[in-house]
Amino acid sequence: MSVPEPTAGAAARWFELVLRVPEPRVEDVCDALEALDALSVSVEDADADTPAERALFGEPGLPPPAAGWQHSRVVALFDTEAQAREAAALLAPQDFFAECAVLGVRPVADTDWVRLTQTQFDPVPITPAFWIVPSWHEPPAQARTVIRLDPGLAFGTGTHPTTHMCLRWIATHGVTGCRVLDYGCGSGILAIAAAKHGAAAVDAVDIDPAAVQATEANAAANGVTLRAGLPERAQGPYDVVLANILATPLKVLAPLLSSLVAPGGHLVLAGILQRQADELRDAYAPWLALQVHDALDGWILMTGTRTAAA
Ligand SMILES: C[S@@+](CC[C@H](N)C(=O)[O-])C[C@H]1O[C@@H](n2cnc3c(N)ncnc32)[C@H](O)[C@@H]1O
Repeated sequence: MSVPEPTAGAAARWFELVLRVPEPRVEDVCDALEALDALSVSVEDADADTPAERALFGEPGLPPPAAGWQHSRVVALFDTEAQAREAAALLAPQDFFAECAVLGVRPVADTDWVRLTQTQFDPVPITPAFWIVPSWHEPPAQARTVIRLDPGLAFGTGTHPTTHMCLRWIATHGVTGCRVLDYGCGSGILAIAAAKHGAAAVDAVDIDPAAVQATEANAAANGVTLRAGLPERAQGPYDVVLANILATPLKVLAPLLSSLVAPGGHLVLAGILQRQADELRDAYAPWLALQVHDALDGWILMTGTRTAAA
């Protein structure tokens, strides 16, 4: 089996071995590449952007309909061209490689990943006066309230429509003097926004300990005080409960989230697609009447006020 030559002239830092692998063989091939000292192995849809492409996405919160693509493009990164070609030569005679193909070995130029990442995150305006600004940018002149936040492991930079609508609600509805809970805090962006908009006390909880850590670090970087922890840390009643998760967990959490809202307090839910509005309304009906308050890019924000009797 012949392997095409690398592109001439590129300043190579690593070399990629690119393979086409049918679905039942992906695991064997990936294991073999790792045993052959590949620095990394990635698996992509080999039929992407062709008529044979098939979506693997399920409903939010549910598993995908199939475990893998019909054919995968497996890309293994090696330190040297010799290692990449040797791996191709060793794989070729293996039984499990019979229906696979070597698509090529090609050089990979070094990239300034930090710079590349930074160019993808610009300041995000939530209202004309409220901005989310990465640390490598100066805040715009018109910004009166600013959250400094860099992309990290935890979700929530302000660019996603669900986060954006929650931030817009905080800025326009107001939370001055309120006791606020951010349930599923991720980066802590909503909790920090609430603190910056005058909340009297803010709790932020998440099932992911990395999110709790990120929230604490981001709160400190923004000079705000909040209490972050795992979900059991949430102790109602709160004047405002914000939860940007997804429709399925939001439905499961309906009794808990509703019980955390003080009489007369507000529940603000995001992570809901437009077509899921009725399911959410039904799930929360025993405690409060949810309404669609905002919509952005196919996502909606639903809010409800807890009555004294509920
Ligand atoms: C979409 S992110 C939202 C992050 C941030 N609040 C925002 O608005 O950008 C959802 C977060 O909820 C957390 N989460 C998911 N299910 C949860 C649950 N049952 N209880 C608490 N947190 C949960 C996830 O770990 C994740 O950090």
